[in-house]
Amino acid sequence: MTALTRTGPRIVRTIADVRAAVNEYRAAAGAGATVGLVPTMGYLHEGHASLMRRSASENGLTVLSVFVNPLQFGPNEDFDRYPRDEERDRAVAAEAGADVLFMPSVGEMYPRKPLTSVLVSEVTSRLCGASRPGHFDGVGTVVSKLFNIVGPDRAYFGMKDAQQVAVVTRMAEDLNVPVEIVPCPIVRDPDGLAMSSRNVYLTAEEREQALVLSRTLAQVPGWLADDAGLTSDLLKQRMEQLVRRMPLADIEYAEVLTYPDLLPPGEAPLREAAAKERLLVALAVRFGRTRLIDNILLTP
Ligand SMILES: Nc1ncnc2c1ncn2[C@@H]1O[C@H](COP(=O)(O)OP(=O)(O)OP(=O)(O)O)[C@@H](O)[C@H]1O
Ligand SMILES: CC(C)(CO)[C@@H](O)C(=O)[O-]
Ligand code: BAL
Repeated sequence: MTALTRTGPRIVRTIADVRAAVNEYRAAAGAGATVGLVPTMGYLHEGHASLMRRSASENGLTVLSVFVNPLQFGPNEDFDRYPRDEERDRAVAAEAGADVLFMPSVGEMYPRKPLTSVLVSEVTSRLCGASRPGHFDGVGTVVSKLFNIVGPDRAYFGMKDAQQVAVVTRMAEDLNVPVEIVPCPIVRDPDGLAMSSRNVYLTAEEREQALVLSRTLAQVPGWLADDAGLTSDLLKQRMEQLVRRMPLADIEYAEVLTYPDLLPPGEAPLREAAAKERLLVALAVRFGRTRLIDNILLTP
């Protein structure tokens, strides 16, 4: 599909057309065919581009989906004002090497109110699952639909949404979906802010103060190294203290959990847990109406 990439991705808006594009590629490529899927909600940035580039380097065909999924937004969340820009998405997708750009309407994805939902338990009980009730039911459902529609060999997800990676990986395993979930590193602006479509909502003052997320997380490995007695509770308190120095910051959570099971690491000093298994240190902070998340994964 390199010829398509040179002129930009093929835009498809229906499930039938994306299936036809994938089938056409598989028929032409034969036994060695590999399809990568990059699910997004659009308003693409370098974080999304890194997922597409990775997919393009590992697969013969890369399908990018752009769909703002109403099922994963709560009633008071930003579904209506979520940034949308099709021209920008086409340009980023072309530059990053996507072959097929699937941009369905809400009616195409949900012609009827779905009576079926894909619910992943336990790993959804904390972090964003706790603060956004129903969010991961919407994610599980739409990602399952995308897997069924595209039939990818690999699917690429950013670790900025670390809980989403844990949820989707477990869902695919539990339901025997024949797809490899590929977690990809967080892409940041030069000053450290994790890239996010929602960063566009921030005022200049909020954006400056939002640097507290990445700056706080960057201190965690040093705190662990310097303080043998640092417990999970103490670490959370330290993070909250730093974030609270920003007058516009409203903390939703400051957490440390095992990864990918997302369980509390216990009361013992964190160094013991960190020596044995991966720990996710995660923050969700609101600046005005904008909710930002960031995390680091500590690996033994
Ligand atoms: N900075 C980033 N680095 C790496 N991957 C990212 C980054 N931002 C988003 N992604 C990944 O891109 C995919 C699509 O995410 P999405 O379209 O929701 O973008 P977003 O920028 O996270 O938007 P939002 O502002 O809604 O959180 C997800 O797998 C997400 O983790
Ligand atoms: C995976 C996803 C595209 C499902 O709507 C969304 O949750 C996102 O953008 O991370
Ligand atoms: N990247 C996560 C999608 C959401 O916030 O709904």
